[in-house]
Amino acid sequence: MEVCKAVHAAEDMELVAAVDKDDPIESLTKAEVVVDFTHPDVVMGNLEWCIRHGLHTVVGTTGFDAARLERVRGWLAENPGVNCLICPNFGIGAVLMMHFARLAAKYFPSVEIVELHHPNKADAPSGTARRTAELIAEARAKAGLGPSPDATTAELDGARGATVEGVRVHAVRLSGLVAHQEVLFGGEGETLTIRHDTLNRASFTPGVLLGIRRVRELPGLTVGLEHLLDL
Ligand SMILES: NC(=O)C1=CN([C@@H]2O[C@H](COP(=O)(O)OP(=O)(O)OC[C@H]3O[C@@H](n4cnc5c(N)ncnc54)[C@H](OP(=O)(O)O)[C@@H]3O)[C@@H](O)[C@H]2O)C=CC1
Ligand SMILES: O=C(O)C1=N[C@H](C(=O)O)C[C@H](O)C1
Repeated sequence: MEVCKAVHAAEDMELVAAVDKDDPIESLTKAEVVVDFTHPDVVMGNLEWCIRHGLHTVVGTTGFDAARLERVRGWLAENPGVNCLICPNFGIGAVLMMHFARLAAKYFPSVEIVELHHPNKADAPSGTARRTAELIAEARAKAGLGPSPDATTAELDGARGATVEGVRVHAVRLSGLVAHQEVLFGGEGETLTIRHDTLNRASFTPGVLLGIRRVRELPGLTVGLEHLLDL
């Protein structure tokens, strides 16, 4: 809804179709770029359909892992000239939070992520938390860091969160929240916390509009809005 409003208000764009769950997907063929904010259970079907119909896609829907991304790459390879931009988070502040976390990662032996969202969210951990963990894990591996120190030998199921690429991720679902994340780093006698708060859904729209404007020039699959920012 926020995306439709933003596209409608943008002077250089025309909203040619808005497809909800039970609407015919065929009306999307009128578009040059399709934006998907739906559900992790249906996004793959939507993407395959769009790519096979020659439509560029800008994707906010989460739930992507390496296997899903590989399938998208496969469809794109079969349809050269069609591009897809998948962004776990379109908020500029969130992209910066991930960037700063990646930069900090090599300096701290300990790291954990806490993501907090509204209770209507389908997937846990969030796409942003997954991506942050992947970026941190990459930086730690490059710096030769092993696992974060942790002496836990007895635990209730889930008490230490999920492990994404070796990084512990804790997911909170709470009424009143929108989307928030803290990346906690720990070292000798100090900690560093990087926190981002999404206060409303309009915050995602500048990033989505940027993606729509630029996806045509990004060949194949691009993951992350950071590729469009001069970081
Ligand atoms: N990358 C980013 O910056 C952001 C990503 N997200 C992600 O986007 C996804 C959607 O989140 P959110 O907008 O909060 O969810 P909402 O439930 O508010 O909106 C999703 C919409 O998609 C509709 N829908 C479901 N299935 C289909 C389908 N097959 N075809 C067309 N429409 C469909 C839903 O209809 P109905 O209500 O009838 O089920 C609903 O209107 C999630 O994965 C979320 O994590 C969210 C915000 C920012
Ligand atoms: O479901 C949401 O609301 C959000 N989903 C994305 C995610 O899973 O990271 C982005 C943002 O956190 C809002």
